[in-house]
Amino acid sequence: MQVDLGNVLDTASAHGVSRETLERLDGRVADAHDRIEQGREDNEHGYEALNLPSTTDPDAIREAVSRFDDPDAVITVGIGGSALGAATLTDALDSDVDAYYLDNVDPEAVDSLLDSLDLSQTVVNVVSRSGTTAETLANFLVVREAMADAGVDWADRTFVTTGEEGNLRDLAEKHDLPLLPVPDGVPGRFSVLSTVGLAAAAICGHDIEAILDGAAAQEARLSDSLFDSPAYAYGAVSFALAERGMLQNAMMPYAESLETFSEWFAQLWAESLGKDGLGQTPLRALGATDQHSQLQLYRAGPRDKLVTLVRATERDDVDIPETDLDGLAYLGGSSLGELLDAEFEATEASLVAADRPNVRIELERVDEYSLGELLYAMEAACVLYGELANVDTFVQPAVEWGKRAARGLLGGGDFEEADAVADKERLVVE
Ligand SMILES: O=P(O)(O)OC[C@H]1O[C@](O)(CO)[C@@H](O)[C@@H]1O
Repeated sequence: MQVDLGNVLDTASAHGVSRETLERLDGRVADAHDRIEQGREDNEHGYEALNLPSTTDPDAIREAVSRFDDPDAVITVGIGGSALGAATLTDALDSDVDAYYLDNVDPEAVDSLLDSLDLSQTVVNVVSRSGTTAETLANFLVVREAMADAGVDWADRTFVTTGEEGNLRDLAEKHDLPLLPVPDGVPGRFSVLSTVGLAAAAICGHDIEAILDGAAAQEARLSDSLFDSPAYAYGAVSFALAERGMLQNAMMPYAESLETFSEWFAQLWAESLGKDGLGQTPLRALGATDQHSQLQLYRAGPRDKLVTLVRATERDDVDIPETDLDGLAYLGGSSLGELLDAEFEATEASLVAADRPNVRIELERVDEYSLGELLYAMEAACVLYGELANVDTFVQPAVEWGKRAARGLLGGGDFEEADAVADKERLVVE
């Protein structure tokens, strides 16, 4: 994996940063690295996530899922970091096992999925670090009833990944379900390289050891200089550009297999860095598709965006047949991969031509090792950015207000937030 910062330099883009700026910032990166390493050494909450390449036990994960022999499908019931990491992995990699995610409480979507599956051949993976998340528990109860209605013994087809205590752990212990622990000091958005992200990948037959090896490779690159660590290079440049007004970051992979990765990145970046009025808003984009959509805004809208372009340098390809169609002959004899690469490079150059800074991240190919590299590097980049921005990276207090309001509306307790909902201002136009 490599990170190319060329297009964020002021020699490329008038709104970029100078090498001198990066060299000055490198001193702060060294201090941040020392803080991060101390946090890792002391297994401090959050920093512990950066130890997962060595603390995650792939054998324990395989053991926990070993009873589920050759399922047709696996449904992960979880939300946020309890689903997005696993989804990033299983959506990026081919498998004979279909992986589905119930990470929302849209009744039509839940009903449609459950109706479509043979639940006797489906494994259910219920994931919640807290064990109290309403959406996850509600969906689990619905799935459990659907299995009962289908004559399936749900306890035979279900395993649980959860924290040290809570409703889910109680349920698993009551019904003697396979139980995987969520590592205590790892927030959900940083948990992909733990039981939370890897169990579904293991059920789908993916090489979870290779994922951890790739992550370990990026762990080994963490250093006291952004010029020696792809992860820190990305985190430092994202921070430096945000300080200069680039308060949005469009994550734009040129691979359909990485579309869910952008969603995972959005939670990691937003929930970690959106604190004290600060942060950099992650935008989900996809190349080449969004060249015919959001690129107009990225090139000609407000000068408030960093664009992050990600591609694999190796991929399976598809030839474009020769054609005598007027104006299209130039495509014939080429390939879709060559077209995708040309569009990737053209988009980079078009952004620079409009003085819009952009970073290139290149993986060798979209496989387990490279995914491990990318995921670990983005986590480390996020932790570094949080140190430089001096925010509390590993908490998310702002999400709690809405949870209390929703719970109050459903009669789950007496919460003043629910009263505020009743007092909504109205100006209805029909
Ligand atoms: O794993 P849990 O505890 O169900 O939490 C799910 C998600 O909800 C959040 O806690 C936010 O509400 C995320 O940080 C987390 O990934």
